[in-house]
Amino acid sequence: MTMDKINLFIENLNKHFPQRFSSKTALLATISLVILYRQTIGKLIHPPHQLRHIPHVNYLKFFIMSMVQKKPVGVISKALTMPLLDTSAMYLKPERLGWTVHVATPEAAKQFFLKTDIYAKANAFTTQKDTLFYKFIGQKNILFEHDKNEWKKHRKLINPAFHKSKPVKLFSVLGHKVFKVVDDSNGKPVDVTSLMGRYTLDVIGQAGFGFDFDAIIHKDSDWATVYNNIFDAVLDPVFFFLPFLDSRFRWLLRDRQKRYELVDTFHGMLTGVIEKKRRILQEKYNKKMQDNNGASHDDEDDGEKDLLTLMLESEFSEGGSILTTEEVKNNLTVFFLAGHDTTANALSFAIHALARHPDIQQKAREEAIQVLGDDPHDVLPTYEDIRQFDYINQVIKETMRFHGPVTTGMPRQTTEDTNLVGVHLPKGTPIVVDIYDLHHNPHVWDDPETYDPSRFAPSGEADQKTSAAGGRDGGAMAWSPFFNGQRMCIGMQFSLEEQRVMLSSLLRKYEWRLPEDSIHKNEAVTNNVGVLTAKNLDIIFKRRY
Ligand code: HEM
Repeated sequence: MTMDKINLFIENLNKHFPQRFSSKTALLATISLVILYRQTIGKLIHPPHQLRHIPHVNYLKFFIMSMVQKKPVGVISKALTMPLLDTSAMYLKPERLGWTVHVATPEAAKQFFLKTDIYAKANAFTTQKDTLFYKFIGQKNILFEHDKNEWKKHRKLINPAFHKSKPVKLFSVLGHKVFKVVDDSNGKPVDVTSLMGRYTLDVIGQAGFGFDFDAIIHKDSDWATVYNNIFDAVLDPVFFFLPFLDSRFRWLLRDRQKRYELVDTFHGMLTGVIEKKRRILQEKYNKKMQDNNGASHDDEDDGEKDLLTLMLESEFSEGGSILTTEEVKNNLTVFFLAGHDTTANALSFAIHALARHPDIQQKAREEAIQVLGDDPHDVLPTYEDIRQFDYINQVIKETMRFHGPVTTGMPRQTTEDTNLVGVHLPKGTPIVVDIYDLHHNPHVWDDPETYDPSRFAPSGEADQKTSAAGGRDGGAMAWSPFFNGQRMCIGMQFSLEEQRVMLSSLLRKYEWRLPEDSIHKNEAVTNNVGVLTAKNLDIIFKRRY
């Protein structure tokens, strides 16, 4: 506000309230208003001074497009953020922690991924202790842990479990339940977002801790309903962005209170399973030690054991309890949050892309048939089978470039003043890698809005970009749907194998297309908060045998 405007404002005040206010009072009132504006709305819509050298999105346009019009991520990106990347490797956008740096080039992403001491996980969620999110996930777990030594403890125990886990048989067996649902549709549209969500929920229940949610066939099964009610409430954007509603106003919100009770029910079930498994494994371990000094091994294939069993066995071989039951429970909950919806949407987007590109669908089908055979009955793809896929892997990778389910990951905060590819960032700056923009940045990818799996063919665009000879610095980071570096997704192989099994099985058994009136006909219509999702993605399947 300029001095002229302030003077004019004071004159007007004097005209309207000549006896009540002196000029001095009016001036004080005005200054107070300016300060109030700066502290509230101004703070909200303008980035802080120390970050103003970084281009930023227009707050009001962003607010209207994302919150009022609920435009898909891709539309917001094209309109507001891509233009900023013409001149910069990063930009500012408002997030839960306030104005946040969004990194969108491989060079800058590389620094972010590798310098974890400088770009450290923010202590963002665990400070709001009374939120549903916090209650569900708990403080001590591998995903949210910001203390490096604590995180290492979790990762050390969980890493070997994911390394051994290869439940390809389980993926296939549950895939046959998906076939049943598709067959029962008799050519009517099937909501694949829902179906893939139920598939990956059953997978993570069984592969995580040997629990059957029975969600594929019975979408309203008791435990699927409990879980889905919690999941929807935990990620509800209103409570996500306004966490004080949970902590201060829950007493007014009966439905919210019920969701808190459901979390107790779910946690009770998980704790019961963990304690029972610990007991059984302890007895087995003791017996083994007694029988033959631990020389025997059990007959069960490690790859098909659930993650909980593998984690607890690891503890025994390390000589005792490493994580408390509470910590193990928190990590199992994280596997749900991080592994269920993400893989479900990766699969749904692949099915959508193949429906929009019948030629690519056919080429992928030919590979599935070549590896799995074309006999007119269902088969169970094996680990050896899925290792042979080449084109199907390209489809999966391109889908995850085009529609990576995780669009930014969790926020980090700089732990010291630093310089990121020539841009000064003061200590405490909130920062994320914007995976969506990195994957759609025309300065990184050729014609990024074209869906083309052959980018990932040997010596294709992706290989060239990452090659030591011609590639740019950080080229390997250009494709980062699972992030990179130390805190890269621990479930990446698990998810890729799950996707290979499901896609190849579907390709071998069905041809599919979008209904004529599909809202997703020209492009997938997605949300703009949380895991990237295309709601109500109906697909019409036709059996091949
Ligand atoms: C398409 C599927 C998936 C995608 C796109 C994905 C993506 C990611 C990303 C981007 C991160 C890094 C988050 C951050 O640090 O900000 C991450 C971390 C993680 N993911 Fe995944 N994920 C997927 C599947 C899975 C699955 C299936 C599981 C487990 C069953 C899983 C478990 C985890 C865990 C535990 C972490 C934390 C790792 C750590 O901080 O050490 N994810 N994931």
